[in-house]
Amino acid sequence: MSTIGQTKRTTTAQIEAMKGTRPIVSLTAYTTPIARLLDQHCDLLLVGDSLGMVLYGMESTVGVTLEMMIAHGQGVMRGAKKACVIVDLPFGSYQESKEQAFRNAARILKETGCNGVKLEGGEEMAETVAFLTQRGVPVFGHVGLMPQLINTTGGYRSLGRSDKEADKIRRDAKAIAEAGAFALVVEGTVEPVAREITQSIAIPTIGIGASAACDGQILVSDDMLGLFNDFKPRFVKHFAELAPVVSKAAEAYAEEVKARTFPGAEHVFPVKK
Ligand SMILES: Nc1nc(=O)c2c([nH]1)NC[C@@H]1CN(c3ccc(C(=O)N[C@@H](CCC(=O)O)C(=O)O)cc3)CN21
Ligand SMILES: CC(C)C(=O)C(=O)O
Ligand SMILES: [Mg+2]
Repeated sequence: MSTIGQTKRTTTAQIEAMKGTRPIVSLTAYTTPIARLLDQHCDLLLVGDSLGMVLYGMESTVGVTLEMMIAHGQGVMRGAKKACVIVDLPFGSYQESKEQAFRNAARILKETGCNGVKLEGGEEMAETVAFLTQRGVPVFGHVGLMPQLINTTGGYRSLGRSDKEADKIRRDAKAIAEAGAFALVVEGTVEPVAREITQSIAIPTIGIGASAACDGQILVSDDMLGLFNDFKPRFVKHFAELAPVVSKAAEAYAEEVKARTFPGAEHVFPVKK
């Protein structure tokens, strides 16, 4: 499937069908202008709950609300016209019951117009994934390192080195795939486990810190743009260094305001038209 000259938005079914064709390109997007730029180059845009840390300075993703996700989902949908857009279900909006998950996923679909939702979890969430997919909600799974579990896991640590950890991730991936998810994020997982999962499940794996063996890749856009520098996990590569660009622009602006060289004559409304 070519994305050049594409007029219709990519569907979750098309993302699913890309397994075995070419690597799936995905990034996070939280706002209209960034979504507009990334839309040209991505198969899928994720409105990730990482926005709590990246945009709002929260210490984890646990405090992110459904209202925040819907507002940013609406912004991204206004900017992206071709990419498949998926919105993260935030912590507390789906874990209580499959009914709660459906109610909140339906709100996201109705209020943003996006293609589907993502939720974190393995075997314990399989029933919920089946409930949603059977009722018209495309689900993007997320296994391995699950940031919403920070309060029980104690930190963001890569997984899959011990047989016990590897077995757990393999069982989680299988359960979510068999429950009907259209694709699966595999986060912070060692390469042999990510490769095995990719080869054994029918849906595409989208890796973040899970090696090139996955069917696609995702990164937080602010990370790969060099704009978010509070921490830099090993899996992050800066494809640009925007932080110094922004800083230098602010510095130049401050100098010109203080020197009264900005605004110049060309920025001032003329008295006579
Ligand atoms: N900006 C941003 N980028 C992300 O990738 C991201 C977020 N925010 N917020 C939600 C979660 C949190 N994530 C994180 C955060 C930190 C590490 C980290 O510091 N990892 C260390 C240790 C890994 C290990 O144990 O081997 C690393 O060096 O990568 C990993 C994932 C991924 N997600
Ligand atoms: C890193 C991706 C997979 C995510 O869940 C997020 O940005 O919230
Ligand atoms: Mg997330």
